[in-house]
Amino acid sequence: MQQFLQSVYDLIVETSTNLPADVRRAIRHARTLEDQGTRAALSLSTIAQNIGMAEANVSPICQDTGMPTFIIHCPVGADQITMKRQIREAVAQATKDSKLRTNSVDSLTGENTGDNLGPGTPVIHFEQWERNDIEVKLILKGGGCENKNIQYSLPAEIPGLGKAGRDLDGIRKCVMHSVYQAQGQGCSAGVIGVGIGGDRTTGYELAKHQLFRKLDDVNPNEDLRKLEDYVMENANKLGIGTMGFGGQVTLLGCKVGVMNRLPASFFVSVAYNCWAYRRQGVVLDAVTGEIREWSYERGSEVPMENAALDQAAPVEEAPSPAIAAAVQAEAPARQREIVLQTPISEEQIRELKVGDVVIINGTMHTGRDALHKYLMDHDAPVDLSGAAIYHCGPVMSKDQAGNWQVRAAGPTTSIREEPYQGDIIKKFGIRAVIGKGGMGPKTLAALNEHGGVYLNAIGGAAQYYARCFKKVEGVDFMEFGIPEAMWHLETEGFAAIVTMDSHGNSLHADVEKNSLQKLEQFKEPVFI
Ligand SMILES: O=C(O)C[C@H](O)C(=O)O
Ligand code: SF4
Repeated sequence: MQQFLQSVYDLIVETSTNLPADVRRAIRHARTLEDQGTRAALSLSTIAQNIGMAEANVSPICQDTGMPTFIIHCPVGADQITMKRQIREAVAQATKDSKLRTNSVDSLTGENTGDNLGPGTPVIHFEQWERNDIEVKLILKGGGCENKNIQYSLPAEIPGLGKAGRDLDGIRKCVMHSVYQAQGQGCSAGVIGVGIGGDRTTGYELAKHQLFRKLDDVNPNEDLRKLEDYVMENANKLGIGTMGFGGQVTLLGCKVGVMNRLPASFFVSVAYNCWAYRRQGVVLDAVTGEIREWSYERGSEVPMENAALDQAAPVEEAPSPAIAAAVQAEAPARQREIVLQTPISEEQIRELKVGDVVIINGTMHTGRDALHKYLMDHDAPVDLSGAAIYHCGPVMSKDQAGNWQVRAAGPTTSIREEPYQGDIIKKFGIRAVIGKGGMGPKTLAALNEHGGVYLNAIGGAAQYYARCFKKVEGVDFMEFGIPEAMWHLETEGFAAIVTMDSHGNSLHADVEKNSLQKLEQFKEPVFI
């Protein structure tokens, strides 16, 4: 088993940096379904470009490299203790090499262990089998989409869909609702794994295990096959679309499994995975530990370029005109591209409307959960008047000269900062909040009152955005850990779309309202 550690390391790198072929095909297909020029088409083209960049740079597709979860099948007698130790070593090494973000945080103190090792991380499951080789499968599922997992207990009253009983039709309602409630916050278009039955724990586990299925497989259980097909067809009519911008494609896959339950319980558990659907596996020689084959067709076989579609968005060169063209086609009357240099004035902000594209140059500051909580009752270490604050927990490392470099830096889900954001905007005079998934009424009111704007960046596009950060000007609060620290970044050409403006408009509120209306058309029984 000399090669075991190296093989697991290679698996981690592949999973984090190279999206498998079945997922790439689903995203390619999604691109053909969206009308060119819409925000959804533009987002998918950015996503496609990001996938290509991650592969070429051998760098994380998304900065949130998730909870490393390993499922190992091995022959009777295989040394599980050594395998476990080597998996942990491989995780620590991959973290050191910036292939994984430092993602293991003490739940009580908030301290980051810095190497992805700690109580409960990584997750390692062993299972024996009768074959004489070893299979190691890995999924890297990020926190934003994990937060959109949901568990239903039937019977229930489902918002928009009414009564859901303990039958296939009740299950159908839960699954449709699960897609609706995620909106764009789990970086749609997503893939859902559904677990029917079990207890609360095994139900979720079953749901997550469904995410190891191939996107193009066919469920051998006829009822479940029908349910999967139904959900794929109809959830895509909810109009949530990529990143919750509206559009034809909300779901890339739906996989349902079933297990027995207790007479008193009936759980339907849903594991929501973002488009950055990172799972891969290797079959190893049980004697040497060498990789014999990959469990999923590798991404390199399916390039992400699409000549016809890329033409409409020549992002390689200059993302901004492409975005501008895209928005123009959707809302010709309002299309504008505005370049802003930080610090930004109130006048400049008041000019902006939902749908505008903003290109930010100048200094940008990252800040997420720990910083927002801190700023509520402390001063900021730098002047934030007119500032742009970026909800982002980047992957950072030092180059040979000892300077910090941004390795991956997409947005995080902004709604977590809803309790703080409005107060912080007003207290410090912030003008632009950048993140993904949108924010709520309190923030919208503060944007209106103070003169601020919310900009939605494309979730998961961590390589795409990393290249906009030309230099690290400084960092505060390293004690919060790398993702939570406040990074001051010299920025050039950071493009994002205004989805909440200073006049009370919110694209997120509109899409949520419209999709609830659309959900209501699925109230009538289908499986009886
Ligand atoms: O933690 C992050 O960087 C992002 C997170 O996965 C999210 O989707 O909000
Ligand atoms: S930021 Fe989006 S793409 Fe990345 S892990 Fe979170 S949900 Fe997934």
